Amino acid sequence: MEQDDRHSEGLKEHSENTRLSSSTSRKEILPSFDVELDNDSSESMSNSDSSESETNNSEFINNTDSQCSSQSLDLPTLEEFSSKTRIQKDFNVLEKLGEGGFGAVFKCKHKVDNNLYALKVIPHQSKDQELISKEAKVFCQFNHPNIVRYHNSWILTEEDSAADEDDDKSQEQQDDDIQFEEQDEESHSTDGSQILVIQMEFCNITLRQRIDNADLSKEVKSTLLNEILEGLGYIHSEGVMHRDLNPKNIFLKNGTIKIGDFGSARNAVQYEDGLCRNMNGFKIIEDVMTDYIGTLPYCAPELNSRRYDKRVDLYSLGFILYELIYPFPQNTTEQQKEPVIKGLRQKQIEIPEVVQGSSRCIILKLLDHDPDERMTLLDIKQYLEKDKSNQLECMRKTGTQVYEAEAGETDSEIYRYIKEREKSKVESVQDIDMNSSAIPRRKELVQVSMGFNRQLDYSECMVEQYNLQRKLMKLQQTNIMDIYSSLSEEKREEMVHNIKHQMNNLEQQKKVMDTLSRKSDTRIHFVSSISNKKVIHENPTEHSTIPPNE
Ligand SMILES: Nc1ncnc2c1ncn2[C@@H]1O[C@H](COP(=O)(O)OP(=O)(O)OP(=O)(O)O)[C@@H](O)[C@H]1O
Repeated sequence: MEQDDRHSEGLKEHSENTRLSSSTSRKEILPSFDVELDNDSSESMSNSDSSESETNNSEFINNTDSQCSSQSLDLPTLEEFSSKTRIQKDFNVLEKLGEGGFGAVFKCKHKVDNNLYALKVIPHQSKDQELISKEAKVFCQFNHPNIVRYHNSWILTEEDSAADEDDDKSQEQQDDDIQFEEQDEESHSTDGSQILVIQMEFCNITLRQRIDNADLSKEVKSTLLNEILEGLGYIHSEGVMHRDLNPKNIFLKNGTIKIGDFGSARNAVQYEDGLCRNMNGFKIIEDVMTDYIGTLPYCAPELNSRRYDKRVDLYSLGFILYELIYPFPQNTTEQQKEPVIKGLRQKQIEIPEVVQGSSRCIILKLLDHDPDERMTLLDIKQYLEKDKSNQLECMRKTGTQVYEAEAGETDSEIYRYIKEREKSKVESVQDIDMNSSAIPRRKELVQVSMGFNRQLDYSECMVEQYNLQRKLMKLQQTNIMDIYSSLSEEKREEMVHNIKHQMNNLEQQKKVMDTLSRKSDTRIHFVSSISNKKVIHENPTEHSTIPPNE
């Protein structure tokens, strides 16, 4: 219910969306853009000169408040759509989710399987079946967890409706026939209009709503990004470019990313000669390349020229990534956003200082005006992987930062900490509990923190364990009383248990550490022993020796 409300909220926002659509329908849909585009369209649309693109970009930015209007489309209302016999037969139409540049979407419940579906209704004032069903044709070829699931599509023709209506009318209703048919003629006028219905998976929320309404953790952001990369990688691998990738066309269902809205998507494979051809590799799909399409500010600058390819989606991804990682604070006005967006769309990108690290590098590379300079999806994945392993390497080199950061904490707290940091890698205690003792031991924790289940060789483990042990003991020596007294009863219990546990292993550890300490000429200190919840600081001297195991 809450999700539905949020959806409706999103729909309100949606009407403020600024969208550029195909050249053929642009006039009907976006009259406000015609002035801008007509001024320079004939030249700039055929010219890929980057300075020109830049000029146009600035103009687009100035027009980000322009509103999209779908008034010229003959879109059915909730009542009209639910009264279609063909729809009634299978669905309960629950809600009109919204209208876009090309059609309307209804939330429906299937009468047989009881599942929720989104039915997209795309009217067309044309008899060109090919044109009408382009979206469905692209959409139906996909099968991926991060793509909105396509289920079915069909065309409602005037004849279908009329026939359906005839079938359904009872004798008593016949008197009203004239009025009913007149109404139908009004909504589906005489020029051969048809309605394509696409039945697809219903998603609860858009990425736009998710970014705007929730303070997302680093882990969630990273998961969302990975899923977007997966979904987009799949679309491209199918030889399709989306061309209108933006947070309103990316949905979430039960927390999983689903890329949707393939109304602008086209088959396009870039060949070595740089030209885009259809899937068979024969015909240059010029109609595709001349379409001007996309949503500001996500559309790539080269969309303003006649030559572009799937890398336009990477530009959009750059913007999405920026918003995902550095969302505008909730009450930011459009006016406040404008200079930031404008800066990001410049040829010499102006990126806010707050954007740092790997995300800065990726965003800058994706927003590059030269598609050849843009990172590919593979580049991004490899970069992120490398970044991660660099961090791990750094962690290892500096002597297990995990422990240092949480110095003095109990094992289970360290374990929680590691789990928090590396949620995506460590699923459960079992994942790190390599000796199946049901207790996350230091050796195992070290392994997890350093290599995520990579089995370290034994001596490596021992050295790490020794280092940690030394650190811990040093800490115990100086802080144990403070730490102990600051803990809750429950935590003290845990601490006692952990130290006892360590002591139980001490005999075995002693041997290793003795060997190692002889090597490094370092002596190991043992300073505290604990019994009956009491910390007794037995020998606070610097050079105490390890007592035998209790
Ligand atoms: N599979 C879906 N599940 C839930 N809601 C959806 C789904 N597909 C679309 N919607 C919602 O339906 C509304 C209309 O979508 P539609 O795709 O027709 O237009 P749009 O994306 O708003 O605009 P345009 O397609 O012109 O960019 C949007 O609010 C969208 O969030």
